Amino acid sequence: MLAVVDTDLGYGQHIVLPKVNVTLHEREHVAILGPSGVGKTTLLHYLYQQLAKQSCLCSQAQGLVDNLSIFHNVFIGGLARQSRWYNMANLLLPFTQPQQQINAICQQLELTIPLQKKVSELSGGQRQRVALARALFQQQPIFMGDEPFSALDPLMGVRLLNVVKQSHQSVICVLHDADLALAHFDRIIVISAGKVTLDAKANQLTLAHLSQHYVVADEVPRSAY
Ligand SMILES: Nc1ncnc2c1ncn2[C@@H]1O[C@H](COP(=O)(O)OP(=O)(O)OP(=O)(O)O)[C@@H](O)[C@H]1O
Repeated sequence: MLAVVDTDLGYGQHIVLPKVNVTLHEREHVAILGPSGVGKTTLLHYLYQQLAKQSCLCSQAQGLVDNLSIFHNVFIGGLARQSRWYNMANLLLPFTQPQQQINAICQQLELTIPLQKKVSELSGGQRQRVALARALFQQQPIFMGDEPFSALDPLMGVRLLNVVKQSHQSVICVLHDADLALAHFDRIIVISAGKVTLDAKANQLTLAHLSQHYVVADEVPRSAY
C-alpha cells in the first residue's frame, strides 16, 4: 500500500525522524507506540499526506468547530463527496438522509445526545466521539487516528475500536495504551530515540518486549558519565 524508504521526517530544518523505513500493507491494523515526543504524530501525519485520497485522519487536535452542532461537525467530514450547493443547503437546513446517516454513526459510537447540541457543550469523551464520527462519515478505506480513544473509558475504547475496524479496510493508530495495541492490532511499530526500534506482529510480542524498545529521548547511557 505504501513504502516509506530512507525518508527524513520533521519540520523544515528540524529532522525528528531521520531515514525512516516503514511499509504499510492493505487490510492491516497497525499501532504506533513510543514515549512522548519521539515523533509518532510526525510519522502518522506523513503517512496521511501520502495516502490522503484514501484516508481519514482523526487527529489529536480534533479540529472541531465549537459553535457548531454535532450534526454540522460530522457533516463537514463528507464535504468532499458532495457538490457545493448540496453542502450549502445542508448546512443551512439539514436534509433527512444525512441526518439519518450521521445519527446511525453516532449511535454506533454510543453518542446518544441530540445532534443539534453544540460541541462546546460536550465532555472530552463526547467531543472525541464527534471527531471519530466525522472521520467515519468520510467513508474512506483507511482510518488514521492519533490517540483517538484516549478520552474514553478503556472498555468503550475497545468497543469503538471495533466499530472503526468494521468501517475501514486498514487502521493505523498512534496509541499510548500498549495493552490495547497488543490485544487488538495486527502489528506494532515502536518509535524511540529518533528511530523505529521495533516493527513486529503483535501476537509475537509482550509488554516486556515493548518496554525493552522504549528509550526516552534524552536518556543517556550510564557509560557516558
Ligand atoms: N509543527 C511543529 N513544528 C516544529 N516541531 C514540531 C512540530 N510538531 C511537533 N514538533 C516536534 O517534533 C517532535 C516530535 O513531535 P510529535 O508530536 O511527532 O511526537 P509524539 O511522539 O507524537 O508525542 P506525544 O506522544 O507527546 O503526542 C517533538 O520534539 C516536537 O516538539
